[in-house]
Amino acid sequence: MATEGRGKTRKGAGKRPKPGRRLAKHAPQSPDRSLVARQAALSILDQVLRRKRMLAHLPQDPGLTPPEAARATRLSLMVLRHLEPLDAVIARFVERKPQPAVNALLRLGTAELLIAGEEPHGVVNAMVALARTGRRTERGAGLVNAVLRRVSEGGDALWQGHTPQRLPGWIGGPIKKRWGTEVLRAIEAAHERGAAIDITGKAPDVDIPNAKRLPTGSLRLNATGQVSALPGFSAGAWWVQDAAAALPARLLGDVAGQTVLDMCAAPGGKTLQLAAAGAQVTALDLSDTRLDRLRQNLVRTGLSAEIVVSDALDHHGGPYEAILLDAPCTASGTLRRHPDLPFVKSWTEVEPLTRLQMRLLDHALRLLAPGGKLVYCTCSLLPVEGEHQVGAALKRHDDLSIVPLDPQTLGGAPDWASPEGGLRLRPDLWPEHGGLDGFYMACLTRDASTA
Ligand SMILES: C[S@@+](CC[C@H](N)C(=O)[O-])C[C@H]1O[C@@H](n2cnc3c(N)ncnc32)[C@H](O)[C@@H]1O
Repeated sequence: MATEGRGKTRKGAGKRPKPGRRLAKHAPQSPDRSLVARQAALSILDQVLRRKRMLAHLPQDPGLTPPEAARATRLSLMVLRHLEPLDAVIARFVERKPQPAVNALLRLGTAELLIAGEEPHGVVNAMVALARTGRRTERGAGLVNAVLRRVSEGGDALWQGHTPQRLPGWIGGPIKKRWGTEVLRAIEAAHERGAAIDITGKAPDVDIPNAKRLPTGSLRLNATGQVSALPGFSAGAWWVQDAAAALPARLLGDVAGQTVLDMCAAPGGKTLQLAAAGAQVTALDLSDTRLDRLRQNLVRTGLSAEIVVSDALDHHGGPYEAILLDAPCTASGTLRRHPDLPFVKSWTEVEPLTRLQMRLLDHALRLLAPGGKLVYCTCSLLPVEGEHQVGAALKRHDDLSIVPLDPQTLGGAPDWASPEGGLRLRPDLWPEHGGLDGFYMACLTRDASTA
């Protein structure tokens, strides 16, 4: 294992390039727009890895154009999604682990060379130019030049057969315990592949050119680009929602005319589904800021819902004919889209979250009309946030039962069925369609005779 230090190339890696071949010779003068997105990507990586901040919570950099901001995000996510395999390549060419700021340049450059397949000359020049502009990296410019040249010479062979980024133990451990090592590795490989953009239509027959219709009804876009520029967005005909996240609302069945509480509603994809299905929705959430996204989407889609800003545990409305509890969770099912999450969150969050999930589930049952349906779901891969919560709730409440679900009636696959009657979705399942986020969902009902 490489040790911390200023960094030194392995024998040969730092050979002085022949005069005239020095790739960084014509390094552009700062400020240079071609370096701006890369500099911003390095800053995002620093915020995530050192300051433990989620990318989604970082403020927009006002100095970036929208395409530059999009590129910075794309580059930083590419590095985070492959951090360990990138470090393994770099370790072949250095004697000691370089200091963090230099290492960040090497990670970004290696990712651009081996994963994005960028033109080597441009990548090496850019990284060396960036190294020269930084106080902490200035002295590492030669190392950056030498290592990245070696990486570009090594090409695809350096990347073939690499081991995908491993999950941290607090996520990987429970997965291995429940489904075994093979499934754990398959999930890690699915995380590496990333995720397409899925769309839910206000009407079931909504269409977008070049989008694929999934058997569950969602549309899947494999192209990248500005989603809001696609036909139907401004008219409010659809919204972005992972195919897995689009299922819980459907488990409530026909909700037209029913009073439905969306108990942890923001930013509101499921509220929009319920409202589009004709329910009288109360959309409640603790976060007014997150509810703003829902307010905007309601205006855009012309749908309506009553919005309540409150702690769900303090809400005493109802009784409701149906309740959707999309409980706060580790979000460990969304790593395909959020590879920054394992570097920011930790096992310390699991216990408080599972306690809150249990309290929210019990409170939801108090607000549910007898005979009503309650869907409990979390975008988590941890059984303690899914199967275990539902199993424990069934033990705590005599009048509660599970409505067994057949995934095939939803367009899903038989292996989504969980033994207790819920649905367990994992990123490694449904490979023929490109996978889906990790999610757990179950439909519960209270005995109609209990008043
Ligand atoms: C998984 S997200 C919900 C996603 C949402 N259902 C959707 O489809 O867009 C969980 C939400 O729970 C909210 N939350 C957390 N604790 C809460 C509480 N005690 N009461 C109400 N909402 C809470 C968070 O603000 C967050 O918006």
